[in-house]
Amino acid sequence: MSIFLPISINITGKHILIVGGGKIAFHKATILSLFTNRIIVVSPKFCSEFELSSFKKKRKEYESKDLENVFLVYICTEKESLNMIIKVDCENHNILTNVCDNPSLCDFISPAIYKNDNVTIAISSNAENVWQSIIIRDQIKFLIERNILKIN
Ligand SMILES: C[C@@]1(CC(=O)O)C2=NC(=C\c3[nH]c(c(CCC(=O)O)c3CC(=O)O)Cc3[nH]c(c(CC(=O)O)c3CCC(=O)O)/C=C3\N/C(=C\2)[C@@H](CCC(=O)O)[C@]3(C)CC(=O)O)/[C@H]1CCC(=O)O
Ligand SMILES: NC(=O)c1ccc[n+]([C@@H]2O[C@H](COP(=O)([O-])OP(=O)(O)OC[C@H]3O[C@@H](n4cnc5c(N)ncnc54)[C@H](O)[C@@H]3O)[C@@H](O)[C@H]2O)c1
Repeated sequence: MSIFLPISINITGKHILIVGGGKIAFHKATILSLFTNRIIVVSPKFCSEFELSSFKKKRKEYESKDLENVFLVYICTEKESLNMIIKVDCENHNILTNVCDNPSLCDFISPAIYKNDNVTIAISSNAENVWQSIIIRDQIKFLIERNILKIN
């Protein structure tokens, strides 16, 4: 089992690349947009949510030159072998990656997040049980929104 350390990483001024334009990529972009607008999405096809969004889209297949000047990469294509190729490319460029179809290949994973101004609550199951993370986050959100759990 991999072990994931919860840290808050400084992304000021840094670019984040998402490879893939499907529903999972859109979800990752939406969460990221709570924190930064320096998001670039590369994919030959985009789902309707992306088409309607203002995310910066590059309509093409992934190439390793897309990694230039990128700090983090979310690898979100539906092709397992391509995801692996991109992962190795990133490793060669010393770039940390999230590989959406394979937790054991992830350098970092995305927790379930509740964000309110400068307060961020992030729940992780160490990549073992996504639903557990979502259910805990939703209970915390419920308590905060009803002012039962006070965060301010
Ligand atoms: C919390 C959240 C954060 C986020 O993504 O931002 C997140 N997944 C979310 C949603 C979600 N994920 C899945 C479903 C569909 C379930 C279904 O349909 O049954 C839904 C529900 C939905 O989409 O609504 C399935 C799934 N997830 C992973 C795999 C691959 C695998 O396990 O092999 C598969 C199976 C794919 C397949 O087999 O097809 C992997 C990961 N998902 C993680 C995080 C990381 C672990 C976090 C932890 O430590 O707990 C990790 C390891 C890597 C990562 O992605 O970073 C986000 C909450 C959204 C919110 O905010 O509400
Ligand atoms: N991490 C998670 O939370 C989670 C949750 C559910 C599913 N998944 C996994 O995520 C993967 C993607 O799911 P999806 O529903 O978004 O799939 P999808 O098929 O809707 O999207 C895949 C995207 O990858 C793009 N793509 C294909 N080849 C490409 C290339 N050469 N360069 C760039 N982009 C390319 C496609 O055009 C498409 O936009 C699945 O493999 C699934 O197992 C992860």
